[in-house]
Amino acid sequence: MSKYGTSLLVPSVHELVKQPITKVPDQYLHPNQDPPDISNTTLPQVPVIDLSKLLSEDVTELEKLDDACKEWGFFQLINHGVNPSMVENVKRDVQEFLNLPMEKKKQFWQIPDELEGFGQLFVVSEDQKLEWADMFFIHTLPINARNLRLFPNFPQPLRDNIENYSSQLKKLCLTIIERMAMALKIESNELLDYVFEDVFQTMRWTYYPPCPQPENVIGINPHSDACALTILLQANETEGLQIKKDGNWIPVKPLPNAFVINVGDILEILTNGIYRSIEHRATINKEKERISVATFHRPLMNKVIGPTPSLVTSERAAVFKRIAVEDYYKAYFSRGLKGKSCLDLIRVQK
Ligand SMILES: O=C(O)CCC(=O)C(=O)O
Ligand SMILES: [Fe+2]
Repeated sequence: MSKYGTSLLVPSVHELVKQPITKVPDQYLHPNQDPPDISNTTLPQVPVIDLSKLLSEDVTELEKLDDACKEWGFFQLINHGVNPSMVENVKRDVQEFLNLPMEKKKQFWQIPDELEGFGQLFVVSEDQKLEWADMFFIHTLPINARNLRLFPNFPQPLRDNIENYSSQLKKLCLTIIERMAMALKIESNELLDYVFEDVFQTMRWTYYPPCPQPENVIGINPHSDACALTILLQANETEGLQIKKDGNWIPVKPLPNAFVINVGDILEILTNGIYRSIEHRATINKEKERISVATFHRPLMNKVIGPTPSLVTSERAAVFKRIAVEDYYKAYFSRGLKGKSCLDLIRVQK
């Protein structure tokens, strides 16, 4: 397995909030954040796409998908076909895992130079401001990419449920990408076979503790995802995800039994900038914890990606240069999370 990044080890925020705190430690203070847009009560909401309609070749729904990927880079997916009781089990088991006593969690903590495990990602310097969250990061597919220090040591129900969830989400990801190719009027092979003959899947389970000064901390810094497609499951009731749309931060209100899906940088590259990855962030609640389960899908590291030929035309020149997935990830993980700036590194200068 190639190594594509490291992150400095940091203490647990979950442990920090076990003692009552009135003042946030300096290292977690992020003053001067853009507040969300609350000026307008009729804020547009992330589009809702019905997968069962897409699968029955509903043309209007396909246009909605196309529009969502162009204008929003985000949508909620309903009637997605993933077994609801299995999803409930994943929510329950992940919550339990993130709430294990520290003594147990230590066994799953990051070790130097490894991204997988409990901790934070994108910590690239000792004096950098930290996020108000503990996350657990793990490679889930292909099976030979699983970390033998972590995966086999999961409590048994979690291991079985994640195994099942991971394979169902891979299938769902391929179905969505196939429908995106239809919406783009290109051969599905252009996105699927070439890039996705073997998907690399990772998961990030994040525990966002409450904070007495939520406006001065951040759960995840503004970023776009490096991968091709993210499938996000909100594991409890607390909201916190916000996406940047036309310069405003818009809160996403997850629907019950829906997934929040977003386009990542790699899909933006492959579609020659037609489908867009969108900047998003996670905010913190004053009283309530929040838990999310993000599943990322990308091509294998040795693939070279670039705008797919049929989307490069005389009217629309290539917007991005070609790059090996591995080089993109190395750049992404070494820069710290900074909006969409990593894509600019490979943008063709006009
Ligand atoms: O927790 C969330 O809602 C967002 C997580 C996220 O953006 C990520 O893991 O990339
Ligand atoms: Fe993200």
